[in-house]
Amino acid sequence: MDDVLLAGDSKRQRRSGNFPPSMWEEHLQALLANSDDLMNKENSSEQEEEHYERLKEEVRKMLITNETDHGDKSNPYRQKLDLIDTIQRLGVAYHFESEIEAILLSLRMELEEKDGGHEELHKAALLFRLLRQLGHCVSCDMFNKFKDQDGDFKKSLQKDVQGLLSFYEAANYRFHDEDILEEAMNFTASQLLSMLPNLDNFWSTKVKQALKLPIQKTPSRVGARRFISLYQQDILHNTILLKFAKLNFNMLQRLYQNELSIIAKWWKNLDRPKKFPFARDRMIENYFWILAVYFEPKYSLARISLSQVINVVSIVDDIYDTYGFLDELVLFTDSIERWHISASDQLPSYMNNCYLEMLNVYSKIEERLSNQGKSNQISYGISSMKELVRAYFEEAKWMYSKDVPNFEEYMKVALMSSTYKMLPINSLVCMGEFVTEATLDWMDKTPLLIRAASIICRLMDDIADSEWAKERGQDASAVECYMKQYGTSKQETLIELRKQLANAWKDINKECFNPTSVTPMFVLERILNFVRIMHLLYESGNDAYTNPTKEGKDLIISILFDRVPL
Ligand SMILES: CC(C)=CCC/C(C)=C/COP(=O)(O)OP(=O)(O)O
Repeated sequence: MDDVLLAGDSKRQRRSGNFPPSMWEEHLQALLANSDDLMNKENSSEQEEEHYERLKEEVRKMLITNETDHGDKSNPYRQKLDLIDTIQRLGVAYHFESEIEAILLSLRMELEEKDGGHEELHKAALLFRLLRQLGHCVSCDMFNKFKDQDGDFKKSLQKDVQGLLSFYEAANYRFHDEDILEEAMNFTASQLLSMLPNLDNFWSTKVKQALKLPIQKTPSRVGARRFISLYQQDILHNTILLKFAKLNFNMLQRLYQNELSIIAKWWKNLDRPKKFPFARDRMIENYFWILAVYFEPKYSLARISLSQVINVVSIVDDIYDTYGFLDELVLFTDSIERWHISASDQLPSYMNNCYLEMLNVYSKIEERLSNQGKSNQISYGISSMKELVRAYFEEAKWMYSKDVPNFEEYMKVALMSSTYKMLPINSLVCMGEFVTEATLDWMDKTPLLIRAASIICRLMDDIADSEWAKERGQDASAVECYMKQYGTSKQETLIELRKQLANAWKDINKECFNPTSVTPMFVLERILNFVRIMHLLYESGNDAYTNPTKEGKDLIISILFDRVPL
């Protein structure tokens, strides 16, 4: 159908997002040019493969025997904890999950026998964090012994940079009402900051990185890339472990480039410049986003499918937020509700193109799922897409009516439109064989974990976008709605919203605790990963998705394109 006829008024103007262009033209061309080469070439030679496998088995041996040359030899218990931490931070723990789990459980039993935990802060905090990371029950009472009679943290801790840093990382895993960890957060952060001028280069880099981005908030590949460089500077580093981590990083990078070349071909055929020139071109950023959700090789197909989903969602978002007229959006929403090729007839051509792409992406996923006997799961993905566009449509109505709803009314819709229910559900759908319907049912009911993730996504996005979205004609955002309802200044509003963000993180920590058969750790972790990438890209207060920066580009290059020097 013709746009102008539908509009009924040839003069009406479409809004423009004035989005910055893609920063990746060169990389995209190279991926397309090399795609056959990338696909046909083996990842590595047989010899390299053998070397890699040998190193992996040596690392496994280090884990399961008592003898390692990793860290402090006089203290085997601490040595083992440090080894597990290092393996995790180098991004290779996914090879040794069962070994790590078994060791941590035995260390936990030891901790319980010790009644009150360890004397050394680093050891106590590290064990606490490693256990919480895996969802195991461990109480923060073990830190009471680090307080003096006045209830303050002991003076002696003030010189212990390693202990303070470990305590700081552990405190990032705190739940609501864990007062000692709340105090620890402030205490450790301020002590570490004040120590910075007196630390050597190695420790000062370690501390600065942690204060900027604690482990709990770091996506795996970003953490691994940074830690590989840092670990190399550690005079106590284990050469086998370091070599294995570097090879592993580069091997995964090659896999990611293969995946990217498949997505790049799809994206090129989709022909955004002609069919959707109004939409943001963020193919590489979207892949990076999804890579943060799952980096493991076994989720390769899931990564490709979900990257296609997020690219389509991004175009749909731009249709609702900027390009579409309200009467067109009524039709678009209706067609998506009907979810059938016959429902495309009523749409203007640009919407029709988008609609067909959407159906196409989902039918490809369904085809793949049916090979795994999981085709039923596609209905969860589709119904979450419908829920998302219902929310987009509500927001479009607010925009056209210039309505600023009250904060609660706004948040009800904006949590859905954040995409942080839709994308996590789709991330599981795309995982196919690994996920059960019971898990999808659980997520469909919007549990607290999804709510908290959506709060973080929505508030961070709105804080970053508040001025800029206004220029696009969007008045309703969490900041504006809160100010209007409570009569607060912008500064007071931001303080309040940041409190809500901190609370949502505590909900995330609590909900990732105690996994069950319906909500196993690998599922909970996906949602945590969605939150981590949001935090990484939006923490600076800039919407790094809509307005990409050089810093963001360099980060992506370091993960996806630059090999780690061996
Ligand atoms: C498609 C992606 C990357 C989804 C993740 C959510 C997100 C932060 C989108 C940014 O777009 P936006 O600022 O335009 O979002 P909104 O329109 O919801 O405010």
